[in-house]
Amino acid sequence: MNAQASVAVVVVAAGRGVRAGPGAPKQWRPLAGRAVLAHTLDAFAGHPRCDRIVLVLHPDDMAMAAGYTAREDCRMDAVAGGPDRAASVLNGLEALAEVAPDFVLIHDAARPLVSPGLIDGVLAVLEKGPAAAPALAVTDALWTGRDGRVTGTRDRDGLFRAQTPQGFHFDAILAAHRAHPGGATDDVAVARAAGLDVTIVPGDPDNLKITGPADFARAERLLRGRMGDPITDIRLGNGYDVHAFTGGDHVTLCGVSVPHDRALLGHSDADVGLHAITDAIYGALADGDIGQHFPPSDPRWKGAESDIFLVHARDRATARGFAIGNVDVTLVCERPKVGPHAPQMAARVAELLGIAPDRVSVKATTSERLGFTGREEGIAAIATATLVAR
Ligand SMILES: Nc1ccn([C@@H]2O[C@H](COP(=O)(O)OP(=O)(O)OP(=O)(O)O)[C@@H](O)[C@H]2O)c(=O)n1
Ligand SMILES: C[C@](O)(CO)[C@H](O)COP(=O)(O)O
Repeated sequence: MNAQASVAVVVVAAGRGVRAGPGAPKQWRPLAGRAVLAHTLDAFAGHPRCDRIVLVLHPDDMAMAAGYTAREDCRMDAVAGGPDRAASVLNGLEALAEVAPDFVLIHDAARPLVSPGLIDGVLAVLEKGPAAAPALAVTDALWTGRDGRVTGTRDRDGLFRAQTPQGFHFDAILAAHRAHPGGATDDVAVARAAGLDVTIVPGDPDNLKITGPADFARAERLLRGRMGDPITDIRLGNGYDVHAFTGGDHVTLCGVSVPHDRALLGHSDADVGLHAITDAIYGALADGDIGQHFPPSDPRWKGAESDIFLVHARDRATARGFAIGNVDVTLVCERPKVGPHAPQMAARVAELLGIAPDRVSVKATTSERLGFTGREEGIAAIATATLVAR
């Protein structure tokens, strides 16, 4: 083949993105202000070697095709996909059968960070051989596990994490897909089943496949960095809570038991400080509030330690790709005196959140004997939390 070989691209975007969680399928969700799919298509349409693109969409999404295919920099056609990735790829290849380009690159719509250099690397190998695909050598230790426990180890030597675009001589991969029984995870598996020799090209760690909910924040950070946009995704939330006094001999504030001549009344342990911090984190995530996640009507939370609410909010932030930047809580009461216990409270909150103690501030104020806190009818707490995309 010479340098003028024609190149077509099949972008598969017909999946439903179940692992990405509720909402629109991942290729349609926003990333740095545009759909994931728009970034992916731009990467190929803007590459000087790509002559045409076939976009494979779910049959239910075909009405959206026009918004993406009508462009001047590259010819693009849309076709409907099949029930699994391999079936979608085959539909894309069949749409190119008449054109029969020399090379075809097959790429996941869910990998919007594919770089021109990676495309170049795959194409360079296709000048010499029938198939090339990017991959990263496994560098972490590998374990097997069950029920949260390690059950064994595996040798990582010779193992790779496969990426796309996977590139092929078009006639060879079309024949291979037509002959394959179906169900292959990727096109390298199809090519190898047909006896094609596949060369490994160095992959790109940034060329992640958006798969779970946390991948959006990571992809957005990488994309914005690449666009020279210094804005980090920082979320700010606030939380406010009040609990009334009742008879008793201690109160629990920010996870610390403080002797007092009253107790706080509540369905759980009535830790007004942890409740406010928990709500601040939910607020930063735009993820409802403590009452939605732990309804007071649910007997499971009767007398519960509020630690579990805070840990739940922390885990929701982590799952969405955010680290907790800092929290600041102010307890409003005349008594008990909070100051002597504040360092211990901050240490406990930091421990529960898994962050450094200097990222947690616990303060207190009186309300100058005004209002319900001034009359010692209860304690109020107000909290702020920041979340930073990782
Ligand atoms: N029937 C299918 C299934 C997947 N894909 C595409 O194949 C790529 C990689 O697949 P994956 O990450 O598994 O996507 P989904 O199938 O959408 O995800 P999930 O398995 O979480 O539902 C995605 O761009 C996806 O749109 C496709 O075109 N047709
Ligand atoms: C093709 C692929 O992107 C290679 O890593 C991947 O196999 C497709 O997605 P899945 O997560 O295996 O369904």
